[in-house]
Amino acid sequence: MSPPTAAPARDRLRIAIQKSGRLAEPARALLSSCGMSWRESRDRLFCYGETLPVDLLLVRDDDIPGLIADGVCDLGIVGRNVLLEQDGDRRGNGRVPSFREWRALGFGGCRLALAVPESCDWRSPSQLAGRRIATSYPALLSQWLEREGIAAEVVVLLGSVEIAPRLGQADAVCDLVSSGATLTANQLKPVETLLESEAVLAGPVAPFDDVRGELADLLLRRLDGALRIRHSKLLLFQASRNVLPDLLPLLPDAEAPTVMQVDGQDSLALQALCHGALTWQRLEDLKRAGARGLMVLPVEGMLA
Ligand SMILES: Nc1ncnc2c1ncn2[C@@H]1O[C@H](COP(=O)(O)OP(=O)(O)OP(=O)(O)O)[C@@H](O)[C@H]1O
Ligand SMILES: O=P(O)(O)OC[C@H]1O[C@H](OP(=O)(O)OP(=O)(O)O)[C@H](O)[C@@H]1O
Ligand SMILES: [Mg+2]
Repeated sequence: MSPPTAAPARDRLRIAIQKSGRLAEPARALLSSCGMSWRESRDRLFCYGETLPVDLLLVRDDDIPGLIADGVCDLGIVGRNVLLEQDGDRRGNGRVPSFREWRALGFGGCRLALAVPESCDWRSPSQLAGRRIATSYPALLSQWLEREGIAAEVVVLLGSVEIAPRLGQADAVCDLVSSGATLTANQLKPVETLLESEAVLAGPVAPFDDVRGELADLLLRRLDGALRIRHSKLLLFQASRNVLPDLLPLLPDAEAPTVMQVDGQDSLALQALCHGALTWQRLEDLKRAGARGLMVLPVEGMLA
């Protein structure tokens, strides 16, 4: 066999995202909002970046940490639950950490929870000693059991974990929960939260030492801007100077408003970037406190 060839120099950034599933669309939408567009390959597995030298690889979410560890992809968007499970698994096998969370992305929220049958009189984790717990997250569960000082048997299942107690395969389960509907449908109740999860941008532990570093910095700057304004709105209104002390407390989530004088001494035009929800109720409260001509505008982009 010929000696292994040196990895070719990379002048494009490659990001792995989920091909289909819960994180696929929001991940793509977030990257699009950072000014990227792509040309898709015929097999829909690779997307060539057109506006920036940033390509996408469309894969199963479970493969994303490994692709980063092997240097096949530079970055990835994956649930924190998957990233930390694989990190725990690798550490357990004596391997050095090769990927980490770079940014929390604010979607794909869920939690990894321990659940027991509804009939169980739950008082403390010590009740799990000597019991069997079914999970698809053996590394995270084992870490938690170790922290709690509990010796329990971990039964690994790749799916349909919640059915295990009814089949007599386990006494408890440890799985992802978001609405809680799956637990309820299986007569289970959540009793402990092991991890709060959401989609994250994952990358290598060490920074890039070539042109990919500049591309990654550019991406992070745009991501931070996009995440900051995700729920933000620009609020415009007019008010008399004397009602300002009543109005400003109604805008606790606003950055320092811009205040402009419109006529004479009294009438002001205000502009405030609000990061919380601008509900009808809030607008009505502002109007009652003296705001006039209230207008809410979407924010398309922001660069600090
Ligand atoms: N209710 C939920 N159940 C499971 N995962 C959720 C939920 N809500 C959010 N997530 C997040 O979405 C991620 C992807 O979930 P999905 O069900 O699409 O994965 P999958 O079936 O393993 O997909 P793939 O085919 O890529 O392997 C999860 O790892 C988790 O971070
Ligand atoms: O709290 P809930 O809103 O009910 O969501 C939790 C369920 O969703 C996920 O399963 P999924 O639907 O992805 O099926 P799978 O595990 O069989 O892939 C997860 O494994 C739980 O079973
Ligand atoms: Mg998967």
